[in-house]
Amino acid sequence: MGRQKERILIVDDEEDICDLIFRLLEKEGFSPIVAHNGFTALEMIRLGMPDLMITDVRMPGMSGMELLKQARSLDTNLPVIMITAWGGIDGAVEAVKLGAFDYVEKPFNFQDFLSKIRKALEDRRPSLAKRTFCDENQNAAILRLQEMMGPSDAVTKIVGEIALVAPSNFSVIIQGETGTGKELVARAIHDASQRAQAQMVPVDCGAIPETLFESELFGYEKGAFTGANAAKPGKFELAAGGTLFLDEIRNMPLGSQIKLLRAIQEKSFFRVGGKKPVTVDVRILIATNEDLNIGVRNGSFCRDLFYRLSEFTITIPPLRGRKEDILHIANRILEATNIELGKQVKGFSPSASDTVVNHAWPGNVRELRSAVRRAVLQARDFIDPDHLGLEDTLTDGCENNSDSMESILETGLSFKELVRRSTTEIERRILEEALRKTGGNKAKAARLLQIDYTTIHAKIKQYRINTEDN
Ligand SMILES: Nc1ncnc2c1ncn2[C@@H]1O[C@H](COP(=O)(O)OP(=O)(O)OP(=O)(O)O)[C@@H](O)[C@H]1O
Repeated sequence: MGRQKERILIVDDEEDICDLIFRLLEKEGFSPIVAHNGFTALEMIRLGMPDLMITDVRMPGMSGMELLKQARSLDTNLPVIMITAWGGIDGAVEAVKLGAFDYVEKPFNFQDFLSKIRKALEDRRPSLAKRTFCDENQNAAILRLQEMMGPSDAVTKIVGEIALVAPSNFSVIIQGETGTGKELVARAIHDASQRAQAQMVPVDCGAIPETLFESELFGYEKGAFTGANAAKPGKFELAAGGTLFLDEIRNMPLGSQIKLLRAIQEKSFFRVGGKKPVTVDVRILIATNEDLNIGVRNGSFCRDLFYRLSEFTITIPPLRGRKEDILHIANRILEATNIELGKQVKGFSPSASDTVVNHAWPGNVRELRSAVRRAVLQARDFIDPDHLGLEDTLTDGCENNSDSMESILETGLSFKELVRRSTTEIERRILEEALRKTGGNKAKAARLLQIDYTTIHAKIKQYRINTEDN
């Protein structure tokens, strides 16, 4: 095992500066993390992520001074280095009085900057020595996830939640639209946990009929039923010491849900045809496209199972709600596809970037991935909007011609999901049109559509439609 990398939090609203310091620190063998505002930084400190913080004094919202005060009250041992504008010595003196370890002036002298960082970390070292191998693993897994999912505050929040919950044995519900990366998040929780050395076993709950549920999950003994020529362990046993990832749990038949609940509660089960109970230590992660509360309310999801599973919930917002991540992910997919296809596509033209950022991505990253891969295949130097082939997908048209149907199928969504998405899209457009007709007056729009005010208000919020008062 090599030297443990110190985690250095860079806080600055200017992305270029963050980028510059990030690259410098990475090159010097540190493990940098970034927050673009004080609130996100405090969240990371609350989770015990950084060993040192570097923050600009001047930032919109929470100033560097305010951040310093609050950070020191959360972690009195956290060394803080302030970045001040050239000649901003008064602020620097005040910062040191407030407990900052030191300050650097812009423009940086990098050697001086690095030696201050190293000195500050010396102070912190005794607490670093206590860190376990597991912390190293955890750090690597969650940083990898942030790099994959993007720089938005929503992703930073998810990463913080993973850091918090991964070391525990809590069951976690991972909720998000199809293609948002729920399996990726589950994988990061597993990799960042003490169970990382054992397996994470995925189970597609919707794909197992109720009659096969027990044998798939709990295994069977030889002769348990016709065709059981040899004993076979189930998914629970395969995940022993590790994690069982139950994907699309909403599609699990009710009868199977009850059997699952019993196994979780009793921490043991019988193989089909088995006489002895099998006890295994398994952590359970769940993915769902829909709020499980809805299933509980309409009786299609077992209430007790829901209570047992919902120890912690992570919600992944859809791509269209975190536009900062879209180009980041698109560029990563572009680079990977370049390597796969032996091409050298340089990037997205300005109009293609606009198209990518403004598309609604109903199939989320899965759809983005298909579009970018298709575009890289066709492009020479830069990707143009035509290469993406997005004109006819669900955002821009639900016309019933064969071309648009072809691109709808390329979203990779199931039939059920496609129908739901199309209905949702039509609903959104009707609302937009009604609001346009009534000059944005929600009460009038509600009357026009013959729905009540609470419903229209909720739908406007759900679809994030811009009206003057929201
Ligand atoms: N940030 C990302 N960068 C690159 N590829 C990604 C990213 N997130 C997800 N993907 C890819 O998108 C596809 C969907 O991801 P994943 O299966 O994790 O989503 P999901 O939310 O579990 O979807 P579903 O609800 O349909 O099961 C996978 O092929 C995955 O590799």
